[in-house]
Amino acid sequence: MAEPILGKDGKFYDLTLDPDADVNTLSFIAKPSDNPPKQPTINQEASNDTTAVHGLLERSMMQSIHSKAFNDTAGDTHRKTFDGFGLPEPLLRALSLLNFRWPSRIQSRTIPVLLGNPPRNLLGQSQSGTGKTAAFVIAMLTRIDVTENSTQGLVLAPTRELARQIMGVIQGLGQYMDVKTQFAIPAMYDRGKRFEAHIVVGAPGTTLDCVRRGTLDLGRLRMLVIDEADNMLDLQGLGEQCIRIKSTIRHSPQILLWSATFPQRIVEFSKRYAPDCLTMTLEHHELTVTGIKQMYMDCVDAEAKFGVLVQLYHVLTIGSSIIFVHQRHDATRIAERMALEGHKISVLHSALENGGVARDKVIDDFRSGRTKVLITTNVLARGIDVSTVSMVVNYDLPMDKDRNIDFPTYLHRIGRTGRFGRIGVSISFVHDKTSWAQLMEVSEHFGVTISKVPTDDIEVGLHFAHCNIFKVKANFTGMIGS
Ligand SMILES: Nc1ncnc2c1ncn2[C@@H]1O[C@H](COP(=O)(O)OP(=O)(O)OP(=O)(O)O)[C@@H](O)[C@H]1O
Repeated sequence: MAEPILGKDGKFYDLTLDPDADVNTLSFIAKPSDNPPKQPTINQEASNDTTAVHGLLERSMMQSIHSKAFNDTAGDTHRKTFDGFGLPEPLLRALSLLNFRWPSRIQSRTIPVLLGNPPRNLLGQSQSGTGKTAAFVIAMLTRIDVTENSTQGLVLAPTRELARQIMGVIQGLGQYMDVKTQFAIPAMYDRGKRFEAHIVVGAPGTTLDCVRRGTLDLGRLRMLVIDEADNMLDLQGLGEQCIRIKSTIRHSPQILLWSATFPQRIVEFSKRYAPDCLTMTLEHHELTVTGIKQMYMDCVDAEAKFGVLVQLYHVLTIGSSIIFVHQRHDATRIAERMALEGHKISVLHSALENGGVARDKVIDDFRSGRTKVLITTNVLARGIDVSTVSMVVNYDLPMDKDRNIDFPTYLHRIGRTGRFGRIGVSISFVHDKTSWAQLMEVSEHFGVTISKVPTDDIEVGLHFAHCNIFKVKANFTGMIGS
């Protein structure tokens, strides 16, 4: 059961999912709580502020949604606040400053386990946007000794954007500690210089290069984290690099592998990479985030997808949106055509000129809201956390190398919206029998309904898509304290 939440009237309510609601609509029933907390979780002034109440509702919604979605082999040690974990005071201060009041379920379950002695390896899985990054960053910051001048924490991530984002979390949570951090990603480190940081965040290739050159010494490493581990250990190149990095370490640091998806074949390999690891995994049907309303649009043919995107543009800019395509040149071409229609879309893919600098600018502009619609490839499918993203468009469905639908990537892509209990919409374009059948496979695979936005009357369809979202919010506002 989720934490009781405070209504506008100052009373506490328990929220449960409404079993009679349409499956496509998130609807909750609020009952006066039988077990209200002794201390109000927000003060009275804040409780009258609808933003604060919405924040609580969203958090509570996330907890309701995820409360059952966990297959935990490590015991059920649910903690109410971060205070109970025995974290260092500077870290608690940073959590408070960042307004991290309650740990998410994955955080509650993993942080105590990760801080136990002797250190245990872990394979941790939870739905997209549920706070896995903070879970491992909190554990890493607690484990390192800042009085010791050595690299004690290493985080490996598959993309530059994700590495930069993780570094932001480390620096945010470590802001009251004397922790030194450094990147091992292209154009973000000095090739000939020795690393002196306590924590290094790197791309596998660059990190391996630094270790081989002797500039990065992992001899005192305490914790190795592989984020998006199923992707990292699966891809030929990255997988091999991760293995090589580990093989250069003579001792046994604590190894943590994280992802929202862990296909079975990767689980087996992962367990060899992180021996005797505790596993916290999800079942198939638990993988989707209920706050993301999944929809599709039926386009007459492949070319018609562009026209539909043009009509969709004004909805894409209500919040922020990410459009996914299969190929880099399609991203560029679509953005250019949209510009001719008078619509601004920024492009991010791995072949952008000027390498990292251009990519950094695109993602930073998008994060800050200076740009609102971004077209990209799978390079941004995983991990990227921009809370304002309210819509994800699968212009092309994600395919694996055998041209079959790529289920994990579908899940990661749509997970760029609906972060940490927020609500979002994903729209997948289908344009022929094959793409239709593939989307049905997705629906069956994850056990979700993907409903149709009519393209014959697109305005009605979009209204429907967005109204459903607003309806959820309206339901909340109406229920609480009414
Ligand atoms: N305890 C917390 N309280 C409030 N916000 C939190 C808390 N933990 C994490 N968040 C926020 O939730 C968002 C999602 O977190 P994060 O990016 O770590 O999710 P994730 O599980 O790693 O997702 P993905 O699987 O997509 O990589 C971030 O904006 C983060 O700041």
